[in-house]
Amino acid sequence: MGKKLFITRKLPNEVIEPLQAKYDVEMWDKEDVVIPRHVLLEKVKDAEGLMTMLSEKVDEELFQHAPKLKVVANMAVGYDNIDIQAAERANVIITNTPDVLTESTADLTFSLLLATARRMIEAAEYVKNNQWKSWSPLLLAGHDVHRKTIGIVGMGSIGEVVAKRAKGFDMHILYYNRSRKKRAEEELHAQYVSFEELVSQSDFIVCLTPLTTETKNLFTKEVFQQMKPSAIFVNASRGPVVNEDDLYSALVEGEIAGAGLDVFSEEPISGEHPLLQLKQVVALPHIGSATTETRYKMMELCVQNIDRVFSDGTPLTPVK
Ligand SMILES: NC(=O)c1ccc[n+]([C@@H]2O[C@H](COP(=O)([O-])OP(=O)(O)OC[C@H]3O[C@@H](n4cnc5c(N)ncnc54)[C@H](O)[C@@H]3O)[C@@H](O)[C@H]2O)c1
Ligand SMILES: O=C(O)[C@H](O)CO
Repeated sequence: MGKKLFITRKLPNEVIEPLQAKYDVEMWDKEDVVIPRHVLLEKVKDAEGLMTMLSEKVDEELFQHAPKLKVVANMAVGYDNIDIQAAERANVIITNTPDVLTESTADLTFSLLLATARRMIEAAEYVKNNQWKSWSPLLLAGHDVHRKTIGIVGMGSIGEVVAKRAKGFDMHILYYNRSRKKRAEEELHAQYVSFEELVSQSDFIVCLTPLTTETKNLFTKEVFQQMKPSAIFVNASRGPVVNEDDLYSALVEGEIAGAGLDVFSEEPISGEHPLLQLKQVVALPHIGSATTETRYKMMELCVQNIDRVFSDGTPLTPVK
């Protein structure tokens, strides 16, 4: 019997075939249902490799249930669902899926900015609901994007590509990051500013940081109050970087003009959530990287990472 691998979501056959040829592979059999925790803890008991989605919590408890585990390949670039210190203690290698999803996620992030600014979802529903009576001067008028100021919080791989998209719209680019990004400054004329300057000067504030103890609750009431009343906030990082109650108040009080959200504190967010009742909110179901091409690349990278850990111990994209 080969090494046992467990995959926490049903994946297409052609993706797992290379693993099946070498390992004893078992998969949770649902595509759109998260594996119950107790089932996961049972399944990892004799697993040496695990492929997870961002919906699975990989923590001390899981490692204690998985004494043979050598590698966890997370199908996401973000790994806030994984306790990295606990993995180190358990001597388990963690891998993620950087780079392969950068362009697709940047495309979606910039589309979300455009959709929110130009009220595209509201306008499409207006037509479908048979509300359109005539062309009129200010019908569904939104905000211009071209030549406005975009402020990118978290100028990493995706942030830089969003900045590239913004340059095509002749936008003035501000950024705030843990460190200066010389390339973005030279090639895109992005200007490094403090977080406070960024939020107060930008027309569009786009968050693309990882979720960490530092970025949790980064956007609070005080921060929204510093923004322009015409500002649009876009979040494509992780829900908990924002205090959603504060965001709701800022939108209702008119402290900011709109929000484009691909991620939420609780996913899936309930359709009854107050934020979703606001017409100035465009909400998407965490689809930043969701193109068929990119999702296949992410799955294939996970497969390669697991295989390389067992063949020569050199995963392509280990979390450092
Ligand atoms: N919506 C989606 O579907 C989707 C898709 C991909 C990634 N993401 C999220 O986007 C994040 C970024 O992805 P990436 O590939 O660009 O990662 P990355 O590591 O290349 O970039 C993250 C950037 O954030 C900066 N940063 C970290 N902590 C910071 C802080 N406290 N203040 C300011 N800057 C800080 C880092 O210096 C880095 O430049 C992921 O961690 C993930 O949470 C979401
Ligand atoms: O972190 C990630 O990769 C996304 O949230 C899913 O692609």
